[in-house]
Amino acid sequence: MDFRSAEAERHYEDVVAHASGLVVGMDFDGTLAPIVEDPAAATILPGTGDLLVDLAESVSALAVITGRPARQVLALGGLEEVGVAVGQHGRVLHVLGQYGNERWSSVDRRILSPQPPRGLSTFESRLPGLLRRYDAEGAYVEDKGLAVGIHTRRLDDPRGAFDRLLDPVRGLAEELGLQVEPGRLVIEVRAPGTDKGAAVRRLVEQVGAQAFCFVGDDLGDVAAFRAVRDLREQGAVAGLLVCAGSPEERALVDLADVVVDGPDGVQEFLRRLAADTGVRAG
Ligand SMILES: O=P(O)(O)OC[C@H]1O[C@H](O[C@H]2O[C@H](CO)[C@@H](O)[C@H](O)[C@H]2O)[C@H](O)[C@@H](O)[C@@H]1O
Repeated sequence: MDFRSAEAERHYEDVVAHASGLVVGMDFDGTLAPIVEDPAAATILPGTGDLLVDLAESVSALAVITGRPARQVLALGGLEEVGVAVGQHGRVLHVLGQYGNERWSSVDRRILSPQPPRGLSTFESRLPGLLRRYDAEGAYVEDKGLAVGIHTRRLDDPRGAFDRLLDPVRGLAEELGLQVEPGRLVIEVRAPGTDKGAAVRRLVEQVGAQAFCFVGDDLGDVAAFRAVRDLREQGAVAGLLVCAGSPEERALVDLADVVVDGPDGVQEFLRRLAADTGVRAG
């Protein structure tokens, strides 16, 4: 666990000092779940669910804030069960799916989701032709209901295919009023108007958070990092930014207070946070 500066250590102490008003927000893929080739085969790292339940005892709330559909992340993370156990501590687990477009909580236990954006079905019908033109026919297309993910991880040259596709996919998406969200060898096309930063801000307001710790690994988490950093600079919350580092993605490293080694390092961080906030609560 690498604290990037003495100031970062002070931010950690500050969120621990505000444990009773602390919300811990976490990304899923690459943070709670190791990256695998097949998106449908991702699962939360064994042991992480129990750590979340332990941590819930001494903080205000937990949130999984993800690009995944809420229903899918509930299943892949075993999060319904985690939510029940978190509820037994009198705390709440929030799941904000599709970059904040979908909401679930362990209190009301139903998913609130908008209609798919206009333009998405036209995008999907024109996508096979675009993939053929840019020599990426074998890309895996993930239909997320409100969005589409174009995955290049399983192609022969994943990074090359990603780079070839990014501009033309963005061009078509923008023509149809949609937004592009680049990720780890995936280009997502979704509704504009929200991102993980907006999701963090809404949650801070909704639960009256005094502190917010966000743990993420990827480009889609930059907006959440910026939201927490800005709220901290305004004095609205104590804040801590934790990067689940990987050789594949470095976008968050320079923004982070703490860098850990992927989902294993996230477990180590959550264990330490549970211990330090538990001491304070006890
Ligand atoms: O916001 P996140 O929880 O990080 O979700 C972002 C996207 O993650 C998924 O794709 C990534 O993980 C896959 C499984 O490990 C991997 O195969 C892929 O290369 C990664 O980009 C997911 O499939 C997307 O729907 C999420 O939006």
